[in-house]
Amino acid sequence: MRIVVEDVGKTFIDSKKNEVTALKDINFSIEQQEFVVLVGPSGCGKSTLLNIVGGLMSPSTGQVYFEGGSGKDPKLGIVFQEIALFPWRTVYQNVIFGLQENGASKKECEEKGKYYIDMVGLTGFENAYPKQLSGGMKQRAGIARALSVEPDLLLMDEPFSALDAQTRTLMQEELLTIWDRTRLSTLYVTHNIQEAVYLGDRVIVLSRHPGQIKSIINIDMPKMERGNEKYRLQFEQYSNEIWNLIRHDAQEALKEA
Ligand SMILES: Nc1ncnc2c1ncn2[C@@H]1O[C@H](COP(=O)(O)OP(=O)(O)OP(=O)(O)O)[C@@H](O)[C@H]1O
Repeated sequence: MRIVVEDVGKTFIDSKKNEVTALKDINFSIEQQEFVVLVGPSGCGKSTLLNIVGGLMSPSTGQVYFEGGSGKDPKLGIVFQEIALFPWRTVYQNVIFGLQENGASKKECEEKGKYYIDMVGLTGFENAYPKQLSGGMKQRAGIARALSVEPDLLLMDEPFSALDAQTRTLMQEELLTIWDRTRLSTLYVTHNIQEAVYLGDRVIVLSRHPGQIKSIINIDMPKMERGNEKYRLQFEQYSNEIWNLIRHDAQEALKEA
């Protein structure tokens, strides 16, 4: 299934009744099994765009559509920065939530619940409650919940930004391994350039005021080998290229903060 974002724009009315053009003329596609990263400075419209692609918000102009599917509504898996687990449900009950909502049988819930809990490394914690888990473990449970519905598109909005640096690095590595096993089409939002270069097949760089596509960069390094010394120089070159595209806007964002 291919996801097409066509001429999307979004205008908000702010508290002073002024029009804010958050997004303008956004055109791109996400191919089957492709991992696309949206990167840009604070306020460039990354989350707004992800919400529009996920159908959580409607665009002011343009459209998002899915090509080549079964004709049924596409299934989406979403992971947010804020770990949105139900505190009164165990890890297992959280992970199977989407499946239950979709009317899956008890047997299917058990099989898929077990499979995806294992995939994110939470086997043994099925009966734990969110408050008993570390930040990284909560986010793993959130990822398993999104994966368990076997989505046509996985949407991730800064999923690791609340984690400490070491946990974040480990989670990035694990996400690559998970992606390699599932090959899900993914749209991933971050403002961390290294994360974008490490994970993305393509990185879409957004500018701000209004949020527009500044550049789309193909990351031409083998996906599972990007941490290798062999690719260090190329990794840095991509990171510098993206930073040079963002730097001016990031400075402007800082002045407004
Ligand atoms: N509900 C809203 N009402 C008014 N303005 C909004 C609303 N939501 C977002 N905006 C504005 O739209 C622009 C884009 O916001 P958005 O949160 O999508 O950016 P972002 O790139 O995800 O930012 P960050 O990296 O800081 O999370 C900003 O200028 C923001 O102030």
